[in-house]
Order: sequence, then C-alpha cells, then structure tokens
Amino acid sequence: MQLSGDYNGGRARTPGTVGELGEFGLIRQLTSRLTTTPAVRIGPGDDAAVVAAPDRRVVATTDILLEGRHFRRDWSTAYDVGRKAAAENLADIAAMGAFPTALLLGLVVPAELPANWPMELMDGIRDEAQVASAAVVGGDVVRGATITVSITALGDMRNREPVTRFGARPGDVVAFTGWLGWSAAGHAVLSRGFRSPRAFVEAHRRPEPPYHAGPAAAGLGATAMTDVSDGLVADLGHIAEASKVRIDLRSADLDVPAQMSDIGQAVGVDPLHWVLTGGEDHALVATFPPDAKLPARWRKIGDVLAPSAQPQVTVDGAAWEKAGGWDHFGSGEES
Ligand SMILES: Nc1ncnc2c1ncn2[C@@H]1O[C@H](COP(=O)(O)OP(=O)(O)OP(=O)(O)O)[C@@H](O)[C@H]1O
Ligand SMILES: Cc1ncc(C[n+]2csc(CCOP(=O)(O)O)c2C)c(N)n1
Ligand SMILES: [Mg+2]
Ligand SMILES: [Mg+2]
Ligand SMILES: [Mg+2]
Repeated sequence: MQLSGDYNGGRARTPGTVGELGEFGLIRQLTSRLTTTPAVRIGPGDDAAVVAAPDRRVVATTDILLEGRHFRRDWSTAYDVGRKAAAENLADIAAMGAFPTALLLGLVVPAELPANWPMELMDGIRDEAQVASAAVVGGDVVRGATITVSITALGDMRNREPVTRFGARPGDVVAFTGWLGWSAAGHAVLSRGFRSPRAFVEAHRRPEPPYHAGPAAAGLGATAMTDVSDGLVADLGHIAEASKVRIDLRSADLDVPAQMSDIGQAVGVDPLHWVLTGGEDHALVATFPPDAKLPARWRKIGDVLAPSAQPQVTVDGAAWEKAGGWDHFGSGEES
C-alpha cells in the first residue's frame, strides 16, 4: 500500500470560493492544472476533445461519486476523492482488458465551496490518470447542493479482444489480483471514529487498482473479467449470471492479513466478510482456462462449475448468507 501523507500539489492554494471564481474562472483554473499524452489530439477548451483510437473501437465507461454516499470530506481530502474517482473508472477500462486513454469530469459543486477543493480534486484525478497513462480531456461544471464527481473514461483495446462478463466456462479457474477487503476494513475503522491502522484507511481513501494486469490477463487468455467495486461475491455473481455458470470460492485461498483479523476482532466483524463482500478496492477478478498459466501476481481462489440448483456464487460449496456486496438501493448497512 502506498503512503499518501498530506497532499501538497506544489502550487499555492487557490483563494476564495467557487462562486467567486465563476464558471469560466473555475474551468480556467481547473484545466490549467492538466497534463496531456500523445493520444490527446485536442484537449480541453473546445466544444469536444479529440482522442486517438488506434484500435478503431472505443471502450467507454462512467461512474459517479456523491458526497455523503461515496466519500466524506472529513475522511478524505479532495485529492483523495480525485484519485478514487479516477481509479474506479480506469479500473473498469482495465477490467475489459483495455488501455485507458482519456477521462472527462462532470463536476457539481455548491458556490460556497472553497475554490481550493476542486483544484486538489483535479490534481488527484490528473495524477491517477497518469498512473494509467491517460489524461483528462474535458468536462463540465454545474452549481448544485451536493458535491458530485462524475467521470467518464475512454480506452483502447490495442488489437486485443475485450474480456467480457459472459465468457466464463465450466472448468475455468477463478483468480484475482490487487486488494480485497482493505477498503471495507478502512471504512469500518473510519466509521467508528478512528484514523488507523493507516494502511487500511489509506486503502479506503485511495484504492490502487492493478490497471496493467487487465490487458495482461486479456493477452493470456482470460475468459471473463471484472473489477471488484461492490464486493467479490456480488461482482462474481454478475460473471456467473452473464456466463450462465456457477462459481465456487475456496475460503482457504482468500488470505486474511493478520492486521485485518485484528481490526475484525476489535470491531466484531468476521474479516472474511470484508474480503468476500467489501467493494471499492477495484481488484481484478477473472476466469482462465484450466490449462492457462496464471499471470504473475494472480492468485487462484475458486472454480467455475456447471450451473445447478445451488446459488450462482458459493463459498466452500455453500451459499454466502449475507449480502454479497454494496447495493445502492439495498437495505441494512450496505444501503
Ligand atoms: N443509468 C444507466 N444507464 C445505462 N446503463 C447503465 C446505467 N447504469 C448502469 N448501466 C450499465 O450497467 C452495467 C453495470 O453497471 P455497474 O455500475 O453495476 O457496473 P460497474 O461500474 O462495473 O460497477 P460499479 O458502479 O460498482 O463500479 C454497466 O454496463 C453500465 O454501463
Ligand atoms: C461515506 C461513505 N459511506 C459508505 C461508503 C461505502 N460505499 C459507498 S459506494 C460503495 C460501492 C461502490 O459504489 P458504486 O457502485 O457507486 O461504484 C461502497 C462500498 C463510502 N465509500 N463512503
Ligand atoms: Mg458503475
Ligand atoms: Mg465501476
Ligand atoms: Mg466494474
């Protein structure tokens, strides 16, 4: 896990409020912070951006972050929110086996918001985009009551075939790379008013999806893939449903780090619950043919089976009784 420390973008704080900057002052300030890549032929400032698409197929995805629902300003800095908003979108591009190229930022902010907040947000988005070799190419700003960060990501297949949710076959193995349950453990810590252990809190604030593993898995024959945004059981449920298969996970293959067990004990939660149902780490989980050599840093965690009367995702052969992950309209603590 990376250490974030306090963010210092190396630039003077932008004084005043968003309202004082005005729409076009805000846009000018935001876009002045951006960097570009060779794929960006026309960046922000025109009616639309123009981005190279060598493959001639554009990969496109969008995800929204809402204050209070996805982040809290007393838990995360604007820079953290920017990193996370970019990460969750870039992870969806990687989960198709594609290479991210560009991001667009839709931003809703109240007029009273200190102008520095959207500046640090933009720095976070820009820096996370750079991790994945992408750039911010445009966006929109609107005044509104609740801070809303809506990102659209574009990507390029570079001649690979997309890895969908519907290609898993009985006999395939299930494997993942990245982090599972760390963000959920960090969220549990923050919810109880603590700020440590730092590694888990940082994982919640700034997930580190394994972007490069997506195209690598595609190149090595992955049959289905997704990023874990809602929870492993829930997201594998989408693969099982789309592929018309059953997936059985082996809990003994799901590492629960000792420190996560300690937090679980302290807050009265079985840490395996975080690993199986915690979202927001954006690990990549994929299915591979039985004879495939798993790429480096992927770990086998289960098997693809023929459909049966059993639930579509089981753990050690049995249903996981609790919710498999986050549901925006579900009930209980996952709502
Ligand atoms: N409002 C919508 N209009 C059209 N398609 C939608 C809408 N919401 C979701 N979808 C589509 O439904 C599919 C599943 O969406 P979902 O948001 O669950 O996926 P995800 O982004 O991978 O997960 P998460 O939002 O947890 O990161 C995606 O293909 C998405 O584009
Ligand atoms: C303040 C606060 N409360 C709760 C959570 C937990 N949370 C919110 S959305 C989500 C799943 C992914 O959402 P989506 O499907 O929209 O990508 C999770 C696990 C949080 N991050 N911040
Ligand atoms: Mg989504
Ligand atoms: Mg997503
Ligand atoms: Mg996804």
